[in-house]
Formats: sequence, C-alpha cells, structure tokens
Amino acid sequence: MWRQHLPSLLLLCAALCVGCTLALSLGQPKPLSAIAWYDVLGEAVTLLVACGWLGLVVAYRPRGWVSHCLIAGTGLLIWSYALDLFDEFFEYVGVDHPQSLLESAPAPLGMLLLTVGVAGWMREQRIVHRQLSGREHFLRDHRLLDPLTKLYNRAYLQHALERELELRAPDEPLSLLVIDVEGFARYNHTYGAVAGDRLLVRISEWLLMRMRPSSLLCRYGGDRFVMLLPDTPLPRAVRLGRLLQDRFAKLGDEAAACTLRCSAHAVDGRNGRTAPTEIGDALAAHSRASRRAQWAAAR
Ligand SMILES: Nc1nc2c(ncn2[C@@H]2O[C@H](COP(=O)(O)OP(=O)(O)OP(=O)(O)O)[C@@H](O)[C@H]2O)c(=O)[nH]1
Repeated sequence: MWRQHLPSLLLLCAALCVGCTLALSLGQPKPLSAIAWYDVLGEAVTLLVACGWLGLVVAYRPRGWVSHCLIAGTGLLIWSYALDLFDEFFEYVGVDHPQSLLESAPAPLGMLLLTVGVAGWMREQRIVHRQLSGREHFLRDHRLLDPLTKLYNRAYLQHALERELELRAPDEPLSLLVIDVEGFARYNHTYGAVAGDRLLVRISEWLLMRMRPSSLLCRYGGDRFVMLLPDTPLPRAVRLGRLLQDRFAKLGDEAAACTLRCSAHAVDGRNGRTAPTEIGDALAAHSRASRRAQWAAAR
C-alpha cells in the first residue's frame, strides 16, 4: 500500500530536509550543560508517535483525498515536532521570529488537516458499514446465512457455484472440499446440544482462519461443511483436506472428542453438469468414503 503514497512521502522528506537545513543554518549549537534532557525525551517521543501515525496511514490507507489530508496533516506535525526538538540543541540568537514561525505555524495547520482527514475517514467508515449491513440484511432476508455459525448456507453455496461455473475460464481448476465432524452425534449426546452448538461455531471459526480469502465456507447442514475452492486443482484441495484433518486432531481440549473427515472433489462443470449435480456428487462420494473408512476401522 505504501508505494501508492511514494510521491507524497518524497515531498514530505524534501520539505523536512529544507526545514532542518534552515534550522541548522539559523541556529548556534547549545553547550551540553544547557540541554534540558527531559524536554528532549518528551519531544523525541512525541515526534516518534507522529511518525508512527504517518506509518499507519501509508501502510493501511488507499490513495485519495482523505489519505492526502492525513499524510499532509501528520507531515506538518512531524515538521513542527522535529524543529521543536532541534531547538533543544540549537539556540536562535537574533533570528527568534523566523525560527518560531517555522516551528509553530505548521502545527495548527497540520491539526486542521488531520481533523478534516479523520472526519473524511469516519464518513468512509459509515458508508462501508451501511453497505455491509445492507448486504447482511439481504443475505438474512433471503435466508442465505446459517443462523448458528453465520456462515453461508447450502442455498448460497449452490448460487456461488453456479456463478463460478458461469464466470470461470474453461481451464481454471475448481474444487469442493466436504468437511464432516465425525463423532458429533456422540458429542451432542454426551455434552448436550448447547455444547454441540458451541463446538460447531468454534469449528467454523477455526476453518475460516485456515482458508484463503478467495475460498468460500458454507455450513451445508448438521455437522457438515463445504468449502468452495476457486483456482484450486484437486491435488491441492486433497492436501488442504489432509492438513485440516491433521491439525484438527492436534487441537486437543473438548474438540478431541471428534475428528474431521475431509474429502476433495474436482468440479468439472462441463457436459451440462450443473451446480446441484456437482454438489450432490461430491456429498455422495464423501458419504461413500466415510462408510468405507468406518467399515475398515470396525474390522
Ligand atoms: N448441537 C447441534 N447439533 C446438531 C445441529 N444440527 C445437527 N445436529 C446433530 O448433529 C448430529 C449429526 O449426526 P451424524 O451426521 O450422524 O453425526 P456423526 O456422529 O458425526 O456421524 P458421522 O458424520 O456419520 O460420523 C445429529 O445428532 C444431529 O442431531 C445443530 O445445529 N446443533
């Protein structure tokens, strides 16, 4: 993100160099005994904090007038604080007025720009919040969210897969990962449905933290989740499934009563294969694989 702000940063550096050169050329160094070190400490920390603000703005803000105001505002404060620090080490005999003008005038202007920038930032946040809550209402009204985990539900999965099949390039790989919590019925029975609900929410959050932002996690129903993995060939989806199974097994605590079973499926989407067919086949293959594994374990 910071590269977008390179011109503003270069301008700020140039202005600071000019300010420091002027301050150096106008002032005489003070003897060490005349330096007030507590003032130096306080002013240096203030300067560092202002630099930290600037760092946060350039690291996280996109380009635009709000960012320009924030950068210019913090830049002017940095200028003022830097010159303020300088006059702890230099004295300005006979040039007091130009020096104090150089040092003091930018601070109120910087504060003004910062205030305008922060007001713009808050306005942006209100707009983003309004849009997000509008989207959430839409999803809830159209029954596309699972009420327990707040993940998308099976209707949304079908809709998302249909869109993916329509829009993706023909050679772009696409996979589905079916994830089942084995032993969940026993867990429910032992600890109660409320604890079961809590475990489902925990597992959904755990899964969300382990997937790429472009993937989509849905609660298909009961203890079954489906992850839609765009741009993912089957072997990579298989590896992800194994990784999730292994990591979940190492989680310990109450989740140790259950295990995850994952199975990956390549989505073809050709020869008239629709989203419901692909999802249905993936779930059927998953159930067959689970039954086979359970028989093998029971023998
Ligand atoms: N607490 C809770 N339980 C649920 C919810 N939805 C479904 N269940 C229960 O989840 C269990 C799912 O059953 P199964 O799929 O047989 O569970 P399992 O023991 O993991 O069996 P396999 O997946 O076949 O290994 C049932 O007991 C359901 O009553 C829910 O929202 N909350």
